[in-house]
Amino acid sequence: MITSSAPGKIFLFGEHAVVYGKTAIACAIDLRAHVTVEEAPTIQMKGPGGSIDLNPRKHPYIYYVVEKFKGLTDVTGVNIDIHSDIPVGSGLGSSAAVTIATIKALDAYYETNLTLEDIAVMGHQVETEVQGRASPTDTFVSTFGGMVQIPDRKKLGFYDMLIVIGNTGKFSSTRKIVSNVAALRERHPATIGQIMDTISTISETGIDFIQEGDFHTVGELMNINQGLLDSIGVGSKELSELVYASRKAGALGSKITGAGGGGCMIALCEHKNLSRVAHAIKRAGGDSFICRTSNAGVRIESK
Ligand SMILES: Nc1ncnc2c1ncn2[C@@H]1O[C@H](COP(=O)(O)OP(=O)(O)OP(=O)(O)O)[C@@H](O)[C@H]1O
Ligand SMILES: C[C@@](O)(CCO)CC(=O)[O-]
Ligand SMILES: [Mg+2]
Repeated sequence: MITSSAPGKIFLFGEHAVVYGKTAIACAIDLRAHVTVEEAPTIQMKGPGGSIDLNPRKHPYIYYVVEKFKGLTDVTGVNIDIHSDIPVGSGLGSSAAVTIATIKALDAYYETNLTLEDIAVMGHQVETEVQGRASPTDTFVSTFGGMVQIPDRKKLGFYDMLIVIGNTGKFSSTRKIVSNVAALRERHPATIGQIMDTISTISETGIDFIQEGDFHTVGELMNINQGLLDSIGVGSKELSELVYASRKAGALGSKITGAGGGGCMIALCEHKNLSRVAHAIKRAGGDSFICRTSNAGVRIESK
């Protein structure tokens, strides 16, 4: 029996723009997906009512991972059991964490000796196959941990940041929202193109302020990024309510994280304001929890 784990992520800057090759900054967080694999007669997934054979409609990410392994080795029967702390469909990279942790667990199980780079590349291919369009952000950060710059696929190191996550509780499908943005971009190529370029500039400027530890300016840039995310139609009334409540309670900056449409927002906080911001988000109708950025990428937990 082998157990692996991989982290979820937040976007400090640059979601959606990154789908078009623009710069984004993402960080791993201390919420993780855990995957346990063990020998079984067929390739199957553990569920609440027992194990069922792997089904591409029910488990698309795992299905494509297994297809990739079929191209690498003789895939024998295996039972795959997922336990994740990461809320699903809320912008925290649950799909990538599950994908990357499964690749790592199967790599150890089938002894395929994949490098971290191989794992990140395979994870990105899987997300692209399932979602139609995916940037390498979620899979790269889930593999390497810490803070990363995309599309350069550069690990920028680790910066300890305190974040309150506010969850609207509304499920959002990354695939659907990414395709809505693509349609908007087709109708208004010049306008949306300039918005994407400005988001890229925010990310590039933001890197310097993060590295200087100037989190007040980082927060200000997050607020500007939020306005631009709203302008491309990925906001919602619920998300805005949580964003404004967190700012009023003293957050340094707040914005959607991930695809938007529902799902989560993040508020960058100083220690003294953490619980005030978390309470304000709850009063505004969201679920909230405090997390930290994390330097831990994918890893084997036990063998
Ligand atoms: N614990 C889990 N067990 C099985 N599948 C999961 C689990 N968590 C996530 N997934 C898979 O990931 C899908 C959600 O992925 P999606 O990309 O839409 O949202 P996300 O990854 O949570 O957010 P984002 O990509 O915006 O950061 C689920 O429908 C499911 O297929
Ligand atoms: C919306 C998006 O930029 C982030 C989803 O977490 C899509 C992607 O990068 O694949
Ligand atoms: Mg995802």
